[in-house]
Amino acid sequence: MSILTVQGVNKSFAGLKALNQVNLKVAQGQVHAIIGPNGAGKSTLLNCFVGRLEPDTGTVMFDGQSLLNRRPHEINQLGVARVFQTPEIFPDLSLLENVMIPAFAHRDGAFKMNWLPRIDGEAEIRDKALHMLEEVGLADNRSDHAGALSRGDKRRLELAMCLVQEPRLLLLDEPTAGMSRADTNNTIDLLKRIGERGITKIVIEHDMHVVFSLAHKVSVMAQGTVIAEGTPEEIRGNPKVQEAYLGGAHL
Ligand SMILES: Nc1ncnc2c1ncn2[C@@H]1O[C@H](COP(=O)(O)OP(=O)(O)OP(=O)(O)O)[C@@H](O)[C@H]1O
Repeated sequence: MSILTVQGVNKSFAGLKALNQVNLKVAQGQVHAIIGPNGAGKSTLLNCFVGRLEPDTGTVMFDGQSLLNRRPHEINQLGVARVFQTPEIFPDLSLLENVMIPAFAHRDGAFKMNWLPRIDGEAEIRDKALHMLEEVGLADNRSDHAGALSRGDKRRLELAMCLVQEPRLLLLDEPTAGMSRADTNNTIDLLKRIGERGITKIVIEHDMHVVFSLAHKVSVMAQGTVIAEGTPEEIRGNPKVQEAYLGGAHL
């Protein structure tokens, strides 16, 4: 059963067709990778799932509900969370506060920064946030300022900030970009562990080691359209895909 269904999505920017009749079905509980060369339209497509962009035409259905014409926080409330290319954290706050804020927002539908002094008294939210930090391996650093973390740890923190909202669909935009090989492998292990909770994941990724380690299914985009789809093995041997990558250097 598919949890996300995209049909006939088009999006142009001043005459440039960034998305051209995109169709996509993402199966419940699976890791679905979207790959393709620079400028293929991957981030534009993801932006259409989270209310950052509206397609010109087409439909995006999540678990029977349209994601179009909704504000980002409404989509979040429906159970869709996104990890960004550059982690969106609060650098001057502690790790624990960083995770407590989205936990609050999830429970109450909003969070205002002037509520911050009150959050210490919220034992239940504090426990939940601490548990998430434990899951991503950052509990020992709970009192540190988030701005002081390494790039890899910032991404772990952002993952904890997403997971505490109990998403049903997690969108990961290049989750290992700029990481060392060791951090990349730790992130792959972490994402595999998260997979055990049955959360559906869409991963945009350039690193084929990550794609082939995690994905059940791969969609390949080029010039705004999906040119191939299949298991990682099927994609690896697909001549159209090799061609899109100019000789298959990435594969
Ligand atoms: N806000 C925008 N305004 C104008 N053009 C845009 C905008 N966003 C994206 N584009 C263009 O749309 C096309 C698709 O871009 P997009 O960022 O979605 O590609 P991508 O596959 O995510 O690339 P990358 O792998 O480099 O991140 C590109 O030609 C890009 O320049």
